Amino acid sequence: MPLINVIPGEKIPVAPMNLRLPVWRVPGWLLPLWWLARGLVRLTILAVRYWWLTGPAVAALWVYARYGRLILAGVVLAVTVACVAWWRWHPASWLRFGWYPVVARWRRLWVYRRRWPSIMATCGLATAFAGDRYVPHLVKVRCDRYVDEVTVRMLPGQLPDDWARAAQRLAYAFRLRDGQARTTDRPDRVVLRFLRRDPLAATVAPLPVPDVPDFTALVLGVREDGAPYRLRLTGSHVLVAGATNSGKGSVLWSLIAALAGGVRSGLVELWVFDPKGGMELAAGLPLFARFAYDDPESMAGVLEEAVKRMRLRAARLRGVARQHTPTPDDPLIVVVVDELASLTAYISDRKVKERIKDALSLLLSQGRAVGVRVIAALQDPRKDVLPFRDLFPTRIGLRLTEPEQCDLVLGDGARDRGATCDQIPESAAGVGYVALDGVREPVRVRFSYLTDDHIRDLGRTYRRLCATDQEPQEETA
Ligand SMILES: Nc1ncnc2c1ncn2[C@@H]1O[C@H](COP(=O)(O)OP(=O)(O)OP(=O)(O)O)[C@@H](O)[C@H]1O
Repeated sequence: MPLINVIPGEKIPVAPMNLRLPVWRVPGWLLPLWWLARGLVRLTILAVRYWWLTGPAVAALWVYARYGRLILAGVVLAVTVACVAWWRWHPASWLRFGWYPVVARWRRLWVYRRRWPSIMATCGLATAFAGDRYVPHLVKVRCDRYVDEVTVRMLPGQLPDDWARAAQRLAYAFRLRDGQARTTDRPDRVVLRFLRRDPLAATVAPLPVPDVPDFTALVLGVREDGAPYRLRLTGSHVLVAGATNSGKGSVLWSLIAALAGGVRSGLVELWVFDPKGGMELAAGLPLFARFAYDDPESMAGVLEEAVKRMRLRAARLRGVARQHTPTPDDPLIVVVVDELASLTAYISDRKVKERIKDALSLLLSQGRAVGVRVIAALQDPRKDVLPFRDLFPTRIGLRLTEPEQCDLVLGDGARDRGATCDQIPESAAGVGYVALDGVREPVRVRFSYLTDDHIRDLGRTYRRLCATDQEPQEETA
């Protein structure tokens, strides 16, 4: 029954020439003829499949035969000049419709097609059935400046997760840097994204500060595809985890800078906790409504004050609105904590520790609807110092020291889906993966980097100006 038990993949013949005992007696002279005919058919199929190579080659041969080599050189020159003119006139359309499609076809043939069956087999993505071997079908390749996107039709029995687990191995097999697998809207397909060049290699300069922050899309850096990375703060708390010098400070400062316009107009109040003695964040003092550092007891007090504000607001909004809308009279309260573990784990006074934990849990579990957001940075993402992870809908993993930490921070299976935070090099400070609740694949991002001068400048330009303003309070012992 030939239409049943058909595997929709590419069938690999067991041997290139599969000679079976002839049923009829075939005269010997007919065999070469048969091979010749079969070879011709295969050549024709190849010529049609690779028309973009054979077409110009045949046209060039025809011009050469008909008009000679001078005319051929003239035609080649004219085509080259036309391409250069297109590129100079409109580079974006030239790259999109002219250059990248050619690169994609070439890479499909030379990089992927050539070694496809062997790499699929060695990476464990081929299968065997009824004595035949099958490899997944390579559907198409798309290229841009940095990335190759390879669309593949999976074999029956495969899941996108199988491809996500193999993506890194595939990338190295094709001699590329980094690989990720993404689902598509078709359940039989998966898209592999291989990095040719790192678009995030260069430091991202401070971004323009909007006068009115868009809380649904705060621009904090650049994504791998070159687009700006926009963080949705509406309805979300943000957790940032990273080893020492991984650039946690640059994430916090990028966020503070994106909110600075709102600080000046009174739309945003920053309540900042710097338990490491105020070294990291003190430079932005003029922007902060509260600044607490060093002494755990005073930090517990400020956190409890935030809880009180949250409760009063919740009581006021009950029955009036389901979501808080920030105004200068009723601003968005953004609680920024550098080194969360210093508040939740490393405090020796158990009573104060419990007070801090209780206040943080309340802010995290009840603050979202009433306009209180928590942005917390963390160096050591072990479970015992991270009891609140699931209360942070947005999680950012910068460079981490161990593979297991990727899943601890970003959620189970994040590393398999491509968030290889442990492989971010030390030279790439400020590069990380962002996991969003409800979004399957993590996004790789480089956050903007603000120097001390930029931060001082930010403080001078966007210091709090609203009528109810008081000088920032320093909470000390
Ligand atoms: N986004 C960035 N782009 C380029 N370089 C960066 C970026 N962020 C940080 N760096 C570099 O890395 C260094 C350490 O950054 P940062 O202090 O923000 O790290 P951290 O994770 O907060 O460190 P710690 O855990 O010690 O507080 C900076 O001095 C800077 O040179």
